[in-house]
This record gives sequence, C-alpha cells and structure tokens, in this order.
Amino acid sequence: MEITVDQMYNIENKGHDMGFLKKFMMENAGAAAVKRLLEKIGDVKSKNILIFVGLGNNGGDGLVMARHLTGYGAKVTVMLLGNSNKIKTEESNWNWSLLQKMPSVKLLSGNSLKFDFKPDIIIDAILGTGISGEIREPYASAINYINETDCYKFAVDVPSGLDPQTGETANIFTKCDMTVTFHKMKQGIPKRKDLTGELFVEKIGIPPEAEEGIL
Ligand SMILES: NC(=O)C1=CN([C@@H]2O[C@H](COP(=O)(O)OP(=O)(O)OC[C@H]3O[C@@H](n4cnc5c(N)ncnc54)[C@H](O)[C@@H]3O)[C@@H](O)[C@H]2O)[C@@H](O)CC1
Ligand SMILES: [K+]
Repeated sequence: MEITVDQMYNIENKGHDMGFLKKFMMENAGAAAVKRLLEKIGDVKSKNILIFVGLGNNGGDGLVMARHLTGYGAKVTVMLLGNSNKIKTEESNWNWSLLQKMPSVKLLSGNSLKFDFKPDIIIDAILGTGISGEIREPYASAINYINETDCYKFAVDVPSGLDPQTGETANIFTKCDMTVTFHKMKQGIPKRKDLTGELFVEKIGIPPEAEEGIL
C-alpha cells in the first residue's frame, strides 16, 4: 500500500506521541538502510564512504548511518551541508553530538566540495519528505557533485530533488543506484525508478496502532 507524505508525517507524529520517539525511528531507519547497503555491497571495511547530510531529519538518518558504517570498519566522511548550529531537530542534533565524540568519523561542514579521497560509495541524505520548491545552495552544489562523481550512490528515503508525493523533480536531483524508504512506500517514489535505482521499503518500528485514524 502506498501512502501520502502527509499521512507519513501524521503516522510519525502519532507514533511519537504514543511514546515511540522520533529518535528511535531515526535509529531504526539508519540501521535498516545500512543493512540493505551491506547486503548489496558486502564488506565495507576500509571503503571510503562519503555521506552528504542536510539539516533536517533526512540528514539525521544519514548521521545514524555514519555511526553504523564506521562500526563495520568503513572510512566514513560526513559532509554537513550548513552550520551545525542550524540542525533543525532534537533527534538530528543528538546524532550529530554523538559523532563529535567519534574521532573515527571525519566531520566536515562548509562550502568546499573538494575531498582528498575518491569515494567508493556516496550516501545522499540531503533532502527527504521535507522538500519544497527549487533546490537552494549549498544543497544544489552537493547534488551536482554527486551526479558528477562515478561511484555507487545510495539514497536515504528518496533521491534528493525528487518529490516523494508527486514523483516530480526539482531543478536538480540525484540519480541513485539504490533507495531505501521507510515505513510504507510514498506515492511519488516508484514513479521514478530511473532515479531511485533498486527500491526497498523498511519498517522502522512504528506501532501499527499509530496508523489508526490515518490510513
Ligand atoms: N516521517 C517519518 O516517520 C520519519 C522520517 N525520517 C526521515 O526524516 C525525513 C524528513 O525530515 P524533515 O521533515 O526534517 O525534512 P527533510 O530532511 O527532507 O528536509 C527538510 C529541510 O530541508 C530544507 N529544504 C526543503 N526544501 C529545500 C530546497 N528545495 N532547497 C534547500 N533546502 C530545502 C528545509 O528548510 C528543511 O530544513 C524523511 O525523509 C526521512 O528520511 C526518519 O528519521 C524516520 C522517520
Ligand atoms: K535523500
């Protein structure tokens, strides 16, 4: 069953109000995404993984992935697209502060998109269900960088720039090899398999009761 983006937000909020906090949803989302990626790639030990992270909760999922992938021995670089004091949510901030206690993860922020390594895998955790309008900087340059770089590309929830409700694209959007979306499929995503690549839905622990009155 496919759902709307509004229904997803309502289910998320209801689950949170029931006590299944958004930070747990985020943890499960990031962990499930990593499992799918590992199933595809196999061993990530010593692989260079570059994670582009936006300031919303799509970025937060990427931060969770950074921690898990480091645990699997990958060399992880996180590129935060903006200033860390502009991270929007409590759960995303919580994950950022955890990474700050992990010297094994390289944390970058700012406007430079020059890296001293070639990524084996790029993770697109820039924009998810919160997208609106044309893509603004610095997200636009990051999306261009991703499209210009030759490596395996993984989208968190939805390729950035694709509207998961309508299936329409903004002025710029990523083209990925795999997309893992969460809880239930959003209506617009499967319309653009050319951008999502292999497409999966993963449960993230939201109680089915959180759907009551919404679906
Ligand atoms: N809904 C749920 O149940 C869950 C959502 N999660 C994640 O949270 C995401 C949604 O998080 P958010 O609501 O914070 O939204 P996003 O993280 O998708 O993005 C919102 C942010 O992007 C900025 N933005 C929006 N459009 C832009 C544009 N065109 N150019 C530049 N910046 C733009 C906004 O200012 C806002 O700060 C989902 O895609 C998913 O990855 C997960 O953590 C798991 C649970
Ligand atoms: K994304």
